[in-house]
Amino acid sequence: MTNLAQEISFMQRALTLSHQALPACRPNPPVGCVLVKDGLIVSEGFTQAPGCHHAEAMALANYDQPLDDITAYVTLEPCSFVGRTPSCAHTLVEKGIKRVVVATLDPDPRNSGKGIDVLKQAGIAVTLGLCEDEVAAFISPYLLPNNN
Ligand SMILES: Nc1c(N[C@@H]2O[C@H](COP(=O)(O)O)[C@@H](O)[C@H]2O)[nH]c(=O)[nH]c1=O
Repeated sequence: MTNLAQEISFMQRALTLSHQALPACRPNPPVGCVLVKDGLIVSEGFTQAPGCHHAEAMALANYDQPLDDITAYVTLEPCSFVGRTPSCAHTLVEKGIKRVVVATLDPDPRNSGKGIDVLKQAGIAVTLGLCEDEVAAFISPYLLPNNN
């Protein structure tokens, strides 16, 4: 069982990873993600250059085991739409992830809660708002519609 202190440490690791996304990820926001199994981080990712992996996609690319016992901690709501890259929310659903913990919503009008809805409608457990203030303090300047 994962306790709150562990959950916070996983999100803080995702936040630390997200710093590595800059500056190559621009104009995309810098996002970090860790995959956790049985209380241990088994894979990590952060946003790559435009057209390349989002944070979740990088973490998934580095982990080839089933996801039915995996919790993903991601600093930004997974994207619900196909942009330059596939939808992370739909990919997490298709791969059968058990649970997704998100720090903050993505105000991009193409997303804006839809990523959370995609996960929930697929029956995936979603927790929103873990470490939100800390993550928002870093990522907010890079989020649409503020960054265009
Ligand atoms: N960087 C990032 C997200 N960024 C979201 O994706 C949008 C860009 O999509 P695309 O054109 O496909 O690269 C960007 O405006 C923002 O809404 N989403 C995520 O799930 N994970 C990530 O690591």
